[in-house]
Amino acid sequence: MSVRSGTTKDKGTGILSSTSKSVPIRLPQEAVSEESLLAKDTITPEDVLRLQKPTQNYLCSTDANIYNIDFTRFKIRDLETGSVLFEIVKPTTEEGSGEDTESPDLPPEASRMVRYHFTPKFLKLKMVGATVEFTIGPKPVNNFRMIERHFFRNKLLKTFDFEFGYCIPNSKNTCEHIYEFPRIHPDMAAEMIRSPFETRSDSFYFVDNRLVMHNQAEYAYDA
Ligand SMILES: CCCCCCCCCCCCCC(=O)O
Repeated sequence: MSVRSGTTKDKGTGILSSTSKSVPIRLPQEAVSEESLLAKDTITPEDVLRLQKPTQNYLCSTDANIYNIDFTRFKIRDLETGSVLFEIVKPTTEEGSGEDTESPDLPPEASRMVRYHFTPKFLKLKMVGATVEFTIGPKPVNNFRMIERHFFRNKLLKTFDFEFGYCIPNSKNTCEHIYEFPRIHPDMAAEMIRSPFETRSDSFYFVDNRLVMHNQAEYAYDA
């Protein structure tokens, strides 16, 4: 099982936590194919910003996460009402089998894809906060950044770019990312509601401008 990502710095405890808004993005002009990126040794933020559609494959292997970044909690709330729309917490070792809590029956790939069921009203929201908690291993993590791209079919709805910055070795980190929704035309919203899981996102995680994790998500507005 995996949950998804983010930073305020409390230097006394080594625990990081914060609220961050996506930074404005200038998209590079020239398109790039997923296939050409798969042939590269190192994938950068500029590379993924040139993709014109959601990915079919993961652009890095799970082994690329050499920092042992592990998402342990993820919550989405509507910032207007405060209501929680989704929440998942990774069980601790004590709550689990007593062994490693990753299921032995599931390949590591299984934790890289999530399917969300939201209500149709989700598409009318203006801003949601996504609180993410993650731990990292013994290596310091510099310039940690997530670029997340949301598409309906092959149309880009919005790109979000969140900077986590530096994370202390062996730290637990918490951050709420603020997602400002794009304007979605009512006709398109209706089509999205009629088309479960054709709205998709790619979450690309970078350390020092190198791709270290890639997760995908699909959305249905049928709850
Ligand atoms: C329809 C466009 C909406 C864009 C904002 C969506 C906010 C959803 C935040 C959740 C993203 C989770 C991604 C993931 O689990 O990999």
